[in-house]
Amino acid sequence: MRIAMLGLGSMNAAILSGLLAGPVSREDVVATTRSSASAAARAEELGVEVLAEESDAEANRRAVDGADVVLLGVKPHGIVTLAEEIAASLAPQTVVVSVAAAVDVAMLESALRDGQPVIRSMPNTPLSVGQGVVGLAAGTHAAAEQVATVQSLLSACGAVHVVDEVQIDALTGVSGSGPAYAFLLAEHMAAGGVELGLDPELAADLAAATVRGAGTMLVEHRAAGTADAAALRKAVCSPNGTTERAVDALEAHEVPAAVRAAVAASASRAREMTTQLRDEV
Ligand SMILES: NC(=O)c1ccc[n+]([C@@H]2O[C@H](COP(=O)([O-])OP(=O)(O)OC[C@H]3O[C@@H](n4cnc5c(N)ncnc54)[C@H](O)[C@@H]3O)[C@@H](O)[C@H]2O)c1
Ligand code: PRO
Repeated sequence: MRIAMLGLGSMNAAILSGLLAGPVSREDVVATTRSSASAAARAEELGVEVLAEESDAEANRRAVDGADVVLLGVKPHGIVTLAEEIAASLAPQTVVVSVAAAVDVAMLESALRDGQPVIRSMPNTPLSVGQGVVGLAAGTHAAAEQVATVQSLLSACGAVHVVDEVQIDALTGVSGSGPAYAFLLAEHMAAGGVELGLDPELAADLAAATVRGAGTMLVEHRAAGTADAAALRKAVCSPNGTTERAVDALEAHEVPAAVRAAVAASASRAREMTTQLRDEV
């Protein structure tokens, strides 16, 4: 399968790292970036061909030539222009997958030729280590087998959920933006340890391994149907022990409500961005 990745920034590079550790060969990928410097750096880092728009105005059109799947990975404001730029160079059966927040299927389809298969996705950066999450929403012209092909491709580096497009903003609030919440938690667990006298490196190691271990444990128990997040949390809390006091402190500082507010704020910002992007089109 030939894959073109247009815009090889944080997100597309994370996906590509995950794919290259799995079933995808370097020879089957061509990517693009804006600047020649970032193209050279990404080519060196990932070992794939990377074309730079700065030095080759045809870079994106050349990259999609012969591609089975094209991943659009530029910022939301650049997606429609990029889709319009490559529209005439796409084969009719090439599946165009956008990873952008807020850019809806209607905007993508109207920028491409009539009938072009489109999938709107919402990935997250842990795809880079094979533990990501992706939401996929099929466009009007994406056949079930094309959605299944993209689902199977991305399943090599994470859990892929096919959802209705109306759910994508909520999914963004949970799993698209979610790694940032987990990293923030790890940052402040470590900082709390340092305030109590731990060496900073040790505190960061303890926090990172704890977040990873808790995440792995939660995924495994849910898969086995043996426990959910609340049950695992309660199992750490000995009656009148240390964790109970810690969780009381989290509740006193309204951390549960703050986390829900963060999920809602991400989804709400996605809706706001969609409105702004529609006004621009
Ligand atoms: N970062 C995340 O965690 C994350 C998660 C989910 C979705 N996304 C989505 O991914 C998209 C990219 O975000 P990012 O964080 O990777 O941004 P980024 O700035 O790291 O990457 C954008 C890339 O696009 C390239 N680019 C810009 N214009 C180009 C053009 N015309 N042709 C070729 N390349 C071009 C830039 O050189 C850069 O490499 C956004 O739409 C965002 O909504 C990001
Ligand atoms: N990062 C992108 C943003 O912050 C989309 C979800 C994760 O907009």
